[in-house]
Amino acid sequence: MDNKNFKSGFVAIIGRPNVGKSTFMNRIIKEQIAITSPKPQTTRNKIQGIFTDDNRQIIFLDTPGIHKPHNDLDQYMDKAAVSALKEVDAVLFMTEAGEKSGPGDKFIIEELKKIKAPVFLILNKIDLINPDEMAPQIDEYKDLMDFAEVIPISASLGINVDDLMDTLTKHLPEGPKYYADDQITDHPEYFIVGELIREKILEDTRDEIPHSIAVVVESMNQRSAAGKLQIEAYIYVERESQKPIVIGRGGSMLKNIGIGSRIKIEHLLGEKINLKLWVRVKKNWRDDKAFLASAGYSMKDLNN
Ligand SMILES: Nc1nc2c(ncn2[C@@H]2O[C@H](COP(=O)(O)OP(=O)(O)OP(=O)(O)O)[C@@H](O)[C@H]2O)c(=O)[nH]1
Repeated sequence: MDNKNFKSGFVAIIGRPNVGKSTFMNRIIKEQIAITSPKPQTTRNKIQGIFTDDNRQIIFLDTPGIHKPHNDLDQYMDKAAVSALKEVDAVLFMTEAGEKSGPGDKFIIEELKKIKAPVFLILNKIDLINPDEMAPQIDEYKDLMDFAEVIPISASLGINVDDLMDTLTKHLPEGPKYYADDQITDHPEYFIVGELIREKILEDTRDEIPHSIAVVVESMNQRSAAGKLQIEAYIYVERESQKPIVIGRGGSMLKNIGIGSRIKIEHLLGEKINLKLWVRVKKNWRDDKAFLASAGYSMKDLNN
């Protein structure tokens, strides 16, 4: 039965790479639906996280951090972020507390000025700074545009996150429940499974490897005789020389990636799995539109 004063709406989370957008989303949704890492540009697609309680349903669009594009994948990521701004009810523009605005922020603010929805300035990671350091930063941002609200938070510690949710709710219209109570994302499970494998690779590798990796889940619908779910995935690298790095000496790196991602996936799915991983070379895949589309980074998806 619909609550008469039920509120609902779509909210985009936008900001430079690494400010903590995915960490915030996972805290709200209380499940890991977006991967996080200390390395910038971890998020590549727009991800919907759905928060529902008795009084409201808020659908969050987590966006890739906007940055200067160097290749087709970068262009896809920027376009995904900007397209998320269309038709939203509010925008959370996330920055790192204590950090000055950079050229990346100015680019985002120019896009934000074009939309009608209220824009919140969110200063994340307040656990890392002295509160006095925030005032000059807030003044600097306020000179760039008008914000409906300015809210300091710590996404990883949960500080002020409930207040942010309550203030956000006040700005949302009364509306329907778009999704079932227990639906937390619109992404298919195989996508999140691929992302969890990629997250484990980001944890274990360095230098150019993290950005050179794409993970494609080939199948996850077979079961072993004992009933265990079989998951098979390809890890794509860009160059022949990267393959031995991901496999490691005697297969040790790939083994660790397998063990670590299996634990994450079992946690997500709530069941035991068998995970098979293969490493493949796909030369310069970040500039290969056909490959990008097959790996889930299709520009066409963003145009509707
Ligand atoms: N100390 C502190 N660290 C945080 C906080 N929120 C996020 N982080 C850390 O900041 C890093 C980046 O977080 P992400 O959530 O991946 O950032 P993102 O904005 O989604 O990054 P992209 O995917 O690159 O756009 C991770 O190491 C997080 O653990 C916070 O409130 N406090």
